[in-house]
Amino acid sequence: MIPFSKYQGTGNDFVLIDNRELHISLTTEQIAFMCHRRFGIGADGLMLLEKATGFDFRMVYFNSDGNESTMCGNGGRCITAFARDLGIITGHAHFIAIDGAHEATVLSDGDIALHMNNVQDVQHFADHAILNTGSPHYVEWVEDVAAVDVFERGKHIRYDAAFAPGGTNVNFVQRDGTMLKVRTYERGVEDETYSCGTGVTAAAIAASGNATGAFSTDIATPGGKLNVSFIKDSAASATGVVLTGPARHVFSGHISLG
Ligand SMILES: N[C@H](CCC[C@H](N)C(=O)O)C(=O)O
Repeated sequence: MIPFSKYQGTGNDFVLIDNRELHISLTTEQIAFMCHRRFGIGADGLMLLEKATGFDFRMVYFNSDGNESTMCGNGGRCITAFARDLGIITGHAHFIAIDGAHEATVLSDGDIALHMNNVQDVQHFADHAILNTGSPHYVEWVEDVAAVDVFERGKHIRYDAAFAPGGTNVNFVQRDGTMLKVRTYERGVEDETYSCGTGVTAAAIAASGNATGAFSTDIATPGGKLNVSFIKDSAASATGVVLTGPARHVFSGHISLG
């Protein structure tokens, strides 16, 4: 039996395993089973929290298809909450993930502010933008995000030859005053998720267009509200990128993989 905890950040949900002493390695099939919403625990992804010299912990992220993937923003907040609940940290985490080192702060209201890596090479086009915020994102501007067939249109772009072989996550973004409304088709989940942390980060940076300076953008997702703040040094680059939002423990338990 393997102990796990379930966390969610604006409805993007994850299985978390404290692997510091367990030292388990899971197969693609085992991870996909644990994430399965009928036969398993049910989640968009799974994370292993591991020891890492010079850091509070290492974050190893897998999508629900069972494959290891790139940075997960909602997951970064959730693993920070997990580390707090395990007593590894109190108010601040310094951890290592696939895209490098991250800092995270537990705020007084329980939300978590996650420092994302700097973003370069933002590509702006008439109806979309392409950028990498720790994971690859396609950001499309739409008039009414509620009317978008996110599954069909997202799948079509995600598998477009232009993004082969790795594919991309796909975000549909509606400007609503100073806010953004975002819905996301996630690579490796192969469906719409309730929110995507690296996705809303991409949407906020893309929405700043060619402007430079300091930005703080509120984003509404089907799973709740997030904030992304950053400094644009040029049309194509951002630093000081911080994704702030909730990270909630849902339940803990044990699962048999036998
Ligand atoms: N599905 C993404 C990784 C997780 C991203 C998302 N859950 C987030 O919060 O950033 C990918 O394979 O690129």
